[in-house]
Amino acid sequence: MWKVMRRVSVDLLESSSLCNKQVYFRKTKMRVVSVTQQNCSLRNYSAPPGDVKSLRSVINPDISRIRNIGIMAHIDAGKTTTTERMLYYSGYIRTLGDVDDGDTVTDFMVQERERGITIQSAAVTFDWKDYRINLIDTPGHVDFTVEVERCLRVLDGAVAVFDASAGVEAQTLTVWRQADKHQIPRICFLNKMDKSRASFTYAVESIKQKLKTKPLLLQLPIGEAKTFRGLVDIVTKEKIIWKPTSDLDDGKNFERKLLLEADDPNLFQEVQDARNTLIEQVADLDDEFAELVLGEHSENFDLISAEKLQSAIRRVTLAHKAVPVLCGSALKNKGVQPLLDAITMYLPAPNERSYEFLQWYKDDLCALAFKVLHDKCRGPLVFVRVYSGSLKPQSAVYNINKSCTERMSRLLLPFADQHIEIPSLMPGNIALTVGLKQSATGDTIVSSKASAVAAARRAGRDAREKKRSVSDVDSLLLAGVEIPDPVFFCTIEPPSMAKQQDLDNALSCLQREDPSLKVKIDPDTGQTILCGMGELHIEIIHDRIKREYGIETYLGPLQIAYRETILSAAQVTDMLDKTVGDKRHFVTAELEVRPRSGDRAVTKPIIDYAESVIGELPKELQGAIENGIMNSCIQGPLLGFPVQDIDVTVQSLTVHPDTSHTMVSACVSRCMQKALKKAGIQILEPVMNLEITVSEDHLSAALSDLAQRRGSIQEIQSRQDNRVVVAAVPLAEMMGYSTVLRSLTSGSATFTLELASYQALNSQEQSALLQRRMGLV
Ligand SMILES: Nc1nc2c(ncn2[C@@H]2O[C@H](COP(=O)(O)OP(=O)(O)OP(=O)(O)O)[C@@H](O)[C@H]2O)c(=O)[nH]1
Repeated sequence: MWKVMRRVSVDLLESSSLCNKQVYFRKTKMRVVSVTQQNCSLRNYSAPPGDVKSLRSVINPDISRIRNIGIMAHIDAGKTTTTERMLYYSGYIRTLGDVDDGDTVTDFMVQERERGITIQSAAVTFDWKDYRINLIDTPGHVDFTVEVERCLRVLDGAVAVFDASAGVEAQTLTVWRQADKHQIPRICFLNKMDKSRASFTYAVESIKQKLKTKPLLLQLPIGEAKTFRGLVDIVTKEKIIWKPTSDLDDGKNFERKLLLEADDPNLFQEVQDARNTLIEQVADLDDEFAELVLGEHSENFDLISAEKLQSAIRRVTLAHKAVPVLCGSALKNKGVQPLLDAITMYLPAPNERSYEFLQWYKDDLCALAFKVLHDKCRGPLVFVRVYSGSLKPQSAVYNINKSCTERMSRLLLPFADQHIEIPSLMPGNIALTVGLKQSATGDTIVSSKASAVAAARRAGRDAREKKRSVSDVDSLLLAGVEIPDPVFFCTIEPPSMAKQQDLDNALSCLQREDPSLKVKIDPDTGQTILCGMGELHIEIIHDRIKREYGIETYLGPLQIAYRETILSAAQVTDMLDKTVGDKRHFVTAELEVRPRSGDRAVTKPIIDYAESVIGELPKELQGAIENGIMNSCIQGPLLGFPVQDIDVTVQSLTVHPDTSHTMVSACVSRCMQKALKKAGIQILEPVMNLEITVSEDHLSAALSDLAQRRGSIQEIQSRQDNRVVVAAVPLAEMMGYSTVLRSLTSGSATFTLELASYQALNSQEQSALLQRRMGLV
């Protein structure tokens, strides 16, 4: 059945203009995979929790034994395959799933299984050698970066997976930066060591150069590419060789024994040198270890015990001074068990991370809602991480962001698409809650309003002592997720007017799950507009509406989300004089707008007031003025795109005492529109960073195509036998690029796109765009 479904989807995709290179790439592989009936019958996703081997997960473990870990990487590096092996070796699944067969545990959405890509992050809980691991498999595709970001916030550590034949790729850099932002200690796993161009040395070098970090080599591979068969653990000097049993090569059977000089003198010397280098590196970064090395063991590093070295590696990893590097091949079932050991050994427990806000809550509940799933039967399921106190089913909690009390009915432990009911959730742990109707991604949840007030008081006192100006509420909120603005939009129509309400409901559920999806109504046509992070993002939403909500919708052509800005300064006065009933509403406003320059785009107008105005301005009136200014910037005067990079000064304002705030907003808004028009509008277009990995044979074809797309090539790098072209290209020129690149390079090239900046169109391009939008060409 999978085979049939997949073939149908392949055909659909091939005829779709929204196709994405990566989708094609994986589809081609899907074709050659033979999906047997056996695969379908072996995995049963709708099975009751009996499929879950261990129920130890029901008990709350000691906090020092919890690891909240994310798996992150460039698309296709092997995150899902690695996660699947972890689940298998930990005993949570009895058969190995395969991304190419569409039957992995964490890629459980239909679209993920069909396409072989991760779309939603999946939280899985399992135990490994007395440690509880809450693991989140995150998407690698750039369209789902927000999904990665919101998960990173609740992680204590991460495994960065690399394709050992490619080293650091474009999206690796993005997720690495995200992890830096959240100060998450990491381990690197060089996967795909079995691939023909795999190179341990190359991959390590690229980590050093591109990620500007200090890799600590904890393993050396035995063999590379086809000959890859095991590892040497440099810390313990043990050789680990995987041995298939006669009927099964699932990687469970491996031998770990001390490497002796007699076994392999060359390898022995290599390991000896690598261990000495590791010891020197760690001693340079950790004073306690340096003392040990320089003192009693300075003559003979062999005497330094594995335990002492491991503790020191742990300290430098937690202090972000260096990153342990391991290697293996998830697909060939090698290297994953030592990776699991390294996760428990080198990544932090929740209580080893420092969070300033915890002191304000004392032992009271403080939790963060970090992801919402919409379950048709149970309603919204909210993933939460508890930082302090505990959560219990059938209890009321207070949402600080929404200022409301909500009742939680049940607590569930997530096991991909299966859930196990639990009686409580303790600090450091992650679970799903049922019953929270208001809470959304990024909300802070505490036990009661009184507890929030008490914590705010403590936070305020602390801020005063440290002479910081933080508002009480802001300091209590755990940082929100930054959602970048969408770059694509299109209209979406239900099959009939009768289905409009169903479509609205479906979209509001999907929006709660996915904050990067924006939905708005076109003020002129009344049509519903979908705004997304990329072609694939919109395609997936369209598909989900059909499959999960049973609504066959029609998408309009995909359009680019441009921006508008002003060319010069302008000053305008406007007046509103209206009598409604027996009240006269009278306002005069004078506004000045100026273009703002700077490296970073500022999407909201920066507002200030002339001294004569600000002196006696009540707070509510100020709110009404700013509302009016903001509203007119949401839809610019030329094409209705948001206006960015402007400064606004309210030069003067007269308001009759009876005037309502709505009338003030209306007058200011109209005045603002006039000012923007007078200042002259410039359209800005999204320009993307494009990275194409292409073989030497197809390089010139790819380059000449780029030249026709207004692309500017910034760099051409070598990556093993391939070339990597780094370029900046306007998004408008990239429609259907996957299809073109595929035919130019016989399907051998891959590419990634990421928003870089918004740049001004020249006057010719701008007038051509205006004509197109007005339907004149
Ligand atoms: N040769 C080889 N292929 C691998 C290995 N691990 C994964 N793959 C293959 O690489 C492709 C991508 O694997 P995934 O596990 O889906 O990668 P991912 O990083 O989860 O992908 P996204 O979630 O879509 O970003 C699949 O075809 C896997 O079979 C490996 O160790 N060796």
